[in-house]
Amino acid sequence: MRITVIGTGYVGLVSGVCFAELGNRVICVDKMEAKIDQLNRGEVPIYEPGLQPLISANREAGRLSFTTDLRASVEASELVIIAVGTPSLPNGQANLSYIEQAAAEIGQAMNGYKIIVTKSTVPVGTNERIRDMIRQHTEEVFDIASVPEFLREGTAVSDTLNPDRVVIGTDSARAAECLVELHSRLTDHLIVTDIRSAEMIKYASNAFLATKISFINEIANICEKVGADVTKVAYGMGFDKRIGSSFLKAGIGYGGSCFPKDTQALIQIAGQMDYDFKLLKSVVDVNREQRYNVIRKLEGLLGNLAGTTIGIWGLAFKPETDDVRDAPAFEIIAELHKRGAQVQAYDPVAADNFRKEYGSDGIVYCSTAREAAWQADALCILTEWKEFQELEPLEVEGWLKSPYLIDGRNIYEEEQLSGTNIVYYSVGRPGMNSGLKEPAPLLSL
Ligand SMILES: NC(=O)C1=CN([C@@H]2O[C@H](COP(=O)(O)OP(=O)(O)OC[C@H]3O[C@@H](n4cnc5c(N)ncnc54)[C@H](O)[C@@H]3O)[C@@H](O)[C@H]2O)C=CC1
Ligand SMILES: O=C(O)[C@H]1O[C@H](OP(=O)(O)OP(=O)(O)OC[C@H]2O[C@@H](n3ccc(=O)[nH]c3=O)[C@H](O)[C@@H]2O)[C@H](O)[C@@H](O)[C@@H]1O
Repeated sequence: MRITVIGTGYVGLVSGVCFAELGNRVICVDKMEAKIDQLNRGEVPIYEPGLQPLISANREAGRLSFTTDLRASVEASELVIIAVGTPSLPNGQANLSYIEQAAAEIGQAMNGYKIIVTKSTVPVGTNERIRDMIRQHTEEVFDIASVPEFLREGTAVSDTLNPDRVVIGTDSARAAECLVELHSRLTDHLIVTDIRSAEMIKYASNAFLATKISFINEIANICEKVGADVTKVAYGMGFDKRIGSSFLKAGIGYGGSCFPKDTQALIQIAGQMDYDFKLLKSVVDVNREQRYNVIRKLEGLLGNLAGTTIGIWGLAFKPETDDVRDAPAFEIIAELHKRGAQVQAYDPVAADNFRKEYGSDGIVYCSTAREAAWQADALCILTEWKEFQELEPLEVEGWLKSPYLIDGRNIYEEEQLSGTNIVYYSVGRPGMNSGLKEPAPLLSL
C-alpha cells in the first residue's frame, strides 16, 4: 500500500517507519524543511532507541522517503495518515490548527479515492470536522478513520510493532477492511468501532494511566507518614489482575508531551458538555503538587536554600528520550532558582533540548553525572536513567559536599545505601537511610 504520513514527530516518524517495515511504500511529510533535510541526510531528529537503523534499512530498500511536498505525496498515496501535533491552548483545550491546516491541504491534493486516518490525539468530533474540511476542497470520494496512537516514547518502535491493541474508528466498511488488513500483522486485538468512541478511547486511556500515577503518588505520600513502603505496597497490589502492576511507580509525577495536555483537554471536553470531571481535576492537582515534594524535602534538610548549590540528575520527563516537554525538571529547577539556589544539572541526552527551553541562567549544564554532583549541597534525581542506577552510592557520597540525596524516582535499594552516610529521601519509602527509622506514632483508633 502507498501511504503518506503527515508530521514527522514521534508518532509520524515511528509509525511511518513501522508501516515501511511491514512492506508498504511510505512517504513522510513535514513542513519543517530543516527536519526533512536532516532525515534525508540520514540523521534522526529525535532520540529514540532502535529508530535510526530501521529508518536506514527502509530508506535503502526504497520503501521510505521524506519530503516537504505534501501535495505530491498525497496524490501518490491511497492512505493518508495525519500525525501532526495537537498541543494545549492556554485554557487547556487542544489546539487543532495544525490538524485543520493538514486537512485543507489534503483536500486540495485529492485526486481519487483515499482513506484519511487521524493518529493525532483529537477531541471527540474532530474526525468529522476533518471530513467536512476536506469536502470543502474536493468532489473526490474518500473515507475517514480515527486510529489513535498508544506508543510510549523510549519504547516507541517496539510499542508500534507489538501494540496491545489497535483501535480503528470508522463508519466505512471499505476503510475498516483496508485498515484491518494493514494492521493485522501487528496484533490480533483489532478493535473496530465508531469514530467518536475511538477518539474517546485515546483520551480515556491516557486519563486512566495518569489517574493510576496520581493515585500511587498519594499512597506514597501517606506511606511516608505511616512508615510503609510504597514499592512494596504497589508490588502487593499489582498481583491482583484487576489492578495490574504497571503504572504504579511513585515518583515526582507524570510529565511529557501527552499526559499533562490530554488530561487538561479531557477536562475541557467534559466542561464544554457541562460535565465537571472532578476526579481528573484532582489527578492533575495531585500531579502538580507531587513535584514540590522535592523542594519540601530539600528544605527539610538544608533549611533556607538561598546560596546553596543543588545537583540535578535527569532533565528528560522519562528515561530513553531527549524529550523535555512538560518535564517536572522545569518546575523544580524554577522553584530552586526562586529560592536563590544554584543548579548544576546533567542528563545523558536531553540537556540541549532543556537549555533551548529554559536557558542557562542559574544552571551549569554538566557533561557527566559526577560533575553535576561535585561539591553540591544536595543531589536530586529527577529521571531514572540506567546510568544513575549503575553508580555506587558510596562513590556518589564522595562527590557531594553534604551527603544529601533526594531521589524522586526510587532508583536505589536499601542494601546499596548501607555502609554509606548518605541521608536518603526517596518517594514513599520513609525508612531508607533517612534518619526516620521510626515512623510517626499512628493515631489511635
Ligand atoms: N509523542 C508521543 O509519544 C505521542 C503523541 N501522540 C499524539 O500524536 C500527535 C503528534 O505528536 P508528536 O508526534 O509528539 O508531534 P510533534 O509535535 O513532535 O510533531 C508534529 C510534526 O508535525 C509537523 N506538522 C504540523 N503541521 C503540518 C502540516 N500541515 N504539514 C506537514 N507537517 C506538519 C510539525 O512540523 C512537526 O514536525 C499529537 O496529537 C500527540 O498527542 C499520541 C501518542 C504518543
Ligand atoms: O499519548 C501519548 O503520547 C502517550 O502517553 C504515554 O506515553 P509517554 O508519555 O511517552 O510515557 P509514559 O511511559 O507513559 O510516561 C509518562 C510519564 O509518567 C511517568 N510515570 C509513568 C509510569 C509510572 O508508573 N509512574 C510515573 O511517574 C513517567 O515518569 C513520565 O513522566 C502513554 O503511556 C502512551 O500510551 C501514550 O501513547
